[in-house]
Amino acid sequence: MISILEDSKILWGLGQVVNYCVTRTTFPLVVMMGSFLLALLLAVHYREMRKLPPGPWGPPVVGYLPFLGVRHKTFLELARCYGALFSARLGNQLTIVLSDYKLIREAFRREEFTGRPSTPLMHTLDGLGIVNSEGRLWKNQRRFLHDKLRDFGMTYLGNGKKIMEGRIKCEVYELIANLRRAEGAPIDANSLLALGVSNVICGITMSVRFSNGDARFERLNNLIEEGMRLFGEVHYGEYVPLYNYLPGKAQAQEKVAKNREEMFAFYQTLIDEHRETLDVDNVRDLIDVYLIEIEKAKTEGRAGELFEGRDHELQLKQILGDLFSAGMETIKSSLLWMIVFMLRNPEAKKRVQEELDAIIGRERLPTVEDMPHLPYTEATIMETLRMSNIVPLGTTHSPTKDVLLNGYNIPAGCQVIPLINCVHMDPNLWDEPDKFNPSRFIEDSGKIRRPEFFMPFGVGRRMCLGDVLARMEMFMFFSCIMHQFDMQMEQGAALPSLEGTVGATIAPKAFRVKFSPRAMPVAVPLAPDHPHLRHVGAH
Ligand code: HEM
Repeated sequence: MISILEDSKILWGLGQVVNYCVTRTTFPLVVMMGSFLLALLLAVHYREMRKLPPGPWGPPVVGYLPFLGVRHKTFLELARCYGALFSARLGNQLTIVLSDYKLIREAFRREEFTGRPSTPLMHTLDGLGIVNSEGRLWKNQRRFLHDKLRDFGMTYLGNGKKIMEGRIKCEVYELIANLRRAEGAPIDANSLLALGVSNVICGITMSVRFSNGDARFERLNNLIEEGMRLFGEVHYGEYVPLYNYLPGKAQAQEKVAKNREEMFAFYQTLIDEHRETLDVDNVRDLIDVYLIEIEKAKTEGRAGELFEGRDHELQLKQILGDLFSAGMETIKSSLLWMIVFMLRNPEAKKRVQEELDAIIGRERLPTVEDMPHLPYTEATIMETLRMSNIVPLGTTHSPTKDVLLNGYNIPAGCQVIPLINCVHMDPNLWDEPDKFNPSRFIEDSGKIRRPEFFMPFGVGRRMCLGDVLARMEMFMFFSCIMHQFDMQMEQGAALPSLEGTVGATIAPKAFRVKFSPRAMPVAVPLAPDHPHLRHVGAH
């Protein structure tokens, strides 16, 4: 009886409040809420009409953008809630996220998924190069680069791999010598690794080799690092173009373009030098290959068709920029993660070193030929790639026409993102995915196991173009460091965090480590000189 009485009092009170609200001060609020509900209803209707995958909704105009936070982490939570295929409107961009490996494979093997989204950033890059181009330009350039880079040794077949191994070896020797110079004192290995890895890609593409401490190299690296930070700053502008007109953001856009100009000026000097010294019977690098192709097209009267009519030298410069940024940051970050995981997992570190000592011995350094005989070392590299997920969202794709996937409509022009970190940490695919366990990649027979849900290089038609080089390079750098040095933290220092810094890749936060020489160090010759390499900077 008492409770009924109290309930009726409460109801009466609530009625008064609602009455007051609707009729007086909060009327605008009610109108706003009404409009929001209406927009939500329209949005649900729109989604059903277009048969889009399910997903969260946000307010009109901005959509789910204000709740995005760290993209790969938020997408992971949304995938757990909405399933393997979900959609979200981020500003003016419809985004579709795939987190099931079979769906990712099914989508990315299809021609229609080879497009790239049209965003302000893509416009800054003019759709040139290889990473951001699409259509015929991308298709022809991908085939061309694939063949030419194979000629420079990016292959496991035949003698080609010897050429590449020679280049990598030269940088590994230099790194070992530089690490020895530190005499076991704690150092941040970031810049030494950046130097070695950059020299490999710069050697192949433009016959340039930088020396330690070279100001030009530091400037180039700063430009890349700043570029990544600036992309982060104007990131929202990808979804809400008006954002780029806010105070400070327009300047950031301008700085992106200015930095690109400075990088291009550096490439232009090299292109001019190459043109002056070009010898068609003695091809030195990728710049030579392109210059010969351009000349050939001119002589055959098809200069206008080459690169789909785009400016020849701009295309070459964007290719150099793409390969430098795609081939440098990724490998450097992966090597840093390998060091982090070794410091955090001393048992695994010991097993790698035991395997190296047993198979290689202490009198020589590992080579690419040794790779199949060092399964635990290779598995450790693979386990690092799985757990560090340096490119957790791959590169965004965009369907070139409306496509049906899993019964849903994926409209032309939307953004399609593969959630690689979700696949790599899925407990239904991996036993205890949070545990660092290289053995999961080794079969009972002792051979390497490569499950189809292991996809650090992406899959399908736009899969990484440098995976062969990346695997060779990571193996050579990692196995030689592990063979020659023991790594420890400074006394009392905390282990490096597994929480990385999110940029174009996810890189470990800065840390210092001691590289103590192991017993019987192998003498490393001074970097063997490649006849065409042009040394930049002082030793
Ligand atoms: C650990 C090292 C590396 C990782 C984890 C990695 C990963 C990836 C991923 C996930 C993609 C996107 C695939 C997609 O769009 O679906 C990609 C694309 C690409 N990568 Fe790598 N990559 C690495 C090293 C390299 C190296 C060394 C090169 C240089 C030769 C390179 C060149 C490229 C290029 C050119 C593309 C664009 C391909 C296209 O759009 O058709 N990558 N990479």
